[in-house]
This record gives sequence, structure tokens and C-alpha cells, in this order.
Amino acid sequence: MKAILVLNAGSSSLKFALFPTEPQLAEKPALSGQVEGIGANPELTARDANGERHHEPVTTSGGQSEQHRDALTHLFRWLAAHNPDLEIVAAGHRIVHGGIRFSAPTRLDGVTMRRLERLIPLAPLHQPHNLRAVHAVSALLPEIPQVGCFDTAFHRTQPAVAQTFAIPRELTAAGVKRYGFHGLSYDYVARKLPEVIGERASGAVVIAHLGNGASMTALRDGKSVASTMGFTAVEGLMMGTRTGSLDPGVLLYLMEQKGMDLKALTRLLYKESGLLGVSGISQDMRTLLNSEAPEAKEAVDLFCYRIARELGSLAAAAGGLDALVFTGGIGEHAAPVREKAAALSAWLGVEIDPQANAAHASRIESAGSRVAVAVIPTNEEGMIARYTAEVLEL
Ligand SMILES: Nc1ncnc2c1ncn2[C@@H]1O[C@H](COP(=O)(O)OP(=O)(O)O)[C@@H](O)[C@H]1O
Ligand SMILES: CC(=O)OP(=O)(O)O
Ligand SMILES: [Mg+2]
Repeated sequence: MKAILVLNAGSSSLKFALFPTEPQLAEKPALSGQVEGIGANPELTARDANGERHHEPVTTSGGQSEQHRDALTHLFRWLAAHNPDLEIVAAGHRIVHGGIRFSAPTRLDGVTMRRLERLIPLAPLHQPHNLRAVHAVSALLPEIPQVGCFDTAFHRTQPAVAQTFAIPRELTAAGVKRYGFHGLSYDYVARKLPEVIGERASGAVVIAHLGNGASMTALRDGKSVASTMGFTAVEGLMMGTRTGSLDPGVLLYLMEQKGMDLKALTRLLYKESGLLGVSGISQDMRTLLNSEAPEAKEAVDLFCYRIARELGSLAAAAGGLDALVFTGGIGEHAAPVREKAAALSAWLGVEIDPQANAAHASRIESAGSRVAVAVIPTNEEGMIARYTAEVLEL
């Protein structure tokens, strides 16, 4: 079997999927899964085309970087053992930051990798791991071509006003701009939209990608016009462990009065805040929804309030609201979050049907709702496979 290997490497996980390329690129992966717990006790879980589940520990030693490499070595060995006729013809990667230069999927070589490495400080939680996976594939399968697909690329259609911070012009010219992320997810959902909401897909649409990282994007004619994430993947919504938008004065205060340095502030913004920080219990929405603790409810309420606040802002950017779409782990599965965010957005004409919502139906608005409300499972891996095949003309 000839196949494209898709990799989405995070700080502690490596998601993978194999997309057969013959007779043509498959819509669905023949195999997908992830290695989780990298840095602690990595384990590989996978599901094959027959729906059969596989689960096994990954043998590894050494630090985080060695563990990433070991995870990939283990994955290749495992893939070969389970697919004796497998021939990996290309690798497609999710790369979170493409900066100003990369506005479309690109074949990766030494020069592009060096350019992408310069963007590591802009996405410290993602970019180093994304690039490490590219290096690991080069070491293990040096002959196969690799393609980078960028989270930022989908947002390059935004008008200048949506990309600009109110800072001195020299800084804007130097690239301190709003980029936006989760673009592969938005791209996939935007292409699926006409099937689910008909001609409203070309109107004013807001997509809420609610996962561990969370953002929302306003679209017109299927193109991004504004997004909640900006220069880094920390702006906008409250997330699993990230603050989302925070009065920058808080940072000045913490530096001046509490002696917090760059490292401590980075940890606060990216790792200790969000659902985890507010609840003091967990970053995981499932855990919080199942908890009786008032702190868990406070965290979920704040998460939903922030979605509603951003929805108002994005509707302004889109010039109205014809449809609201939920995607990502929380958007696809957490009915109470959709319900609460929708209730806070009734003034915009959003009203959901409780039964359709509980059943995770693809359309969940009530009969009287002015705004169409949809749930569309995202497929970042499928998008990467498609782009990789396009770039390499497979
Ligand atoms: N059935 C569920 N109910 C509520 N939340 C869920 C459910 N399944 C997954 N989630 C939440 O989705 C989030 C992870 O989203 P996902 O998009 O998979 O993350 P990532 O950004 O790592 O890809 C977690 O907060 C998890 O609790
Ligand atoms: C950009 C981003 O936040 O990605 P993730 O949701 O994978 O953390
Ligand atoms: Mg994600």
C-alpha cells in the first residue's frame, strides 16, 4: 500500500494518520492514532480501517527530544509490522506558524526549515515539536518528500485592519501582526459548510474551534476575515491551560510587583491558566463537566462567556451572523458548552434545539432560530493529506 503519512506533533503527543494514495488519495485514513504521554510514559493507540483498536507502550529512554524521536521510530516499526506492504511515499506535517512568508502548503527543505525555525519563539508550545517531527522523518526516511501545512495560511485573506495591532508602524512592518491559527481546521470546515448549511455558507459565518487550544474565526464567502488568535496562539478565548486575551497591564504588574520573569510569565500564560487555572482541577472539559465542584462550574461558565463575547465581536467583523459552527473536541462533544454559549448569544438570533444539541446532530438550531447552528467534526489530518498530495502532484 502506497500512503501519505500525516503527522501533527504536539508537546506531549504525536498524532498520525496514513492516507492511501492509490488508486487515488483516500478520503479516510487506513489507520490513525497517536502516541500520547511523550516525556512521561509514552503509549501508542491506533484504530485501523476495520475499527479495530491497538494499544501498546512505547519503549524509550532519555529526555523529551529523544522520546519524540523514539516515538517516531516506534511508530514506523509498528506501522511496518501491521502493514507488511506499506510504502510511505510522502509525509505531510501540521506546522502551526508560517509567519508572513508561508501562506500556502510548502515542500520542506533545508532553507524552509531554517526559516520556520526562526518562528519558534512565536509558538513555543507547538513549532519546536512540529519541526522536530520533520527532522525525525528526514533521519529515518531520508528519501521521502515532506510538506508543511500551516495553521496561519488560511487567515492570510484577512483585511489589513484585522491583522494590525495599534502599535508603532515599524513593529507592524517587522511582522508583529495578528496571524490567526487553527487554519487547517477552518479550511476543512469551510469546505464542508455548503453541504451542511446550504447557501448561508457564503454569508457571515463564525466557526468556533474548541479543543485544547481554542479560537474562533469569522468568514465571508468562505474566507477568513477575522480571528480571535493573533500574533501567538495565546490570544482570544480561554483555553485548556492558556489565558486567552489578558489585559497586558497584568503582565506589567506581575513583572514589576511580583518579580516574575519571562520564564514565569510564559508558564503562566501557556501552562497554568485557562480551564486548569480557574478550576484548580483540570484542563480537561470532560472532567470539569462531570465535576460537582463550584470551581469547575465557574471555569466552564467563564469559557462559555468568553465564547459569547467573542461571537459578538466576530459578528461585527463579518457584518452579521448567518451561521454559527462548532468544531474541535469540545465543540463536537460538549453539548452543555454549546447550550450555554448559545443561550448567551440569543440577542444575535441564536437559538438551539435541546434535543438536536444533546444528540450532536449536524444542525442544532431550533425551528425559530434566525441563525443556523451546526456541528461539523473537523479533520485537520485529511486536509494535510490533500495538500501534501497537491503540492507533490501525487
Ligand atoms: N465527550 C466529551 N465531552 C466533553 N468534552 C470533550 C469530550 N471529548 C473530548 N472533549 C474535550 O475536548 C478537548 C480536547 O479537544 P481536541 O480537539 O481533541 O484537542 P487538541 O487541541 O489536543 O487536538 C478536551 O478538553 C476534552 O475534554
Ligand atoms: C494553535 C493551537 O492552539 O493548536 P492546538 O489546538 O493544537 O493547541
Ligand atoms: Mg487541536
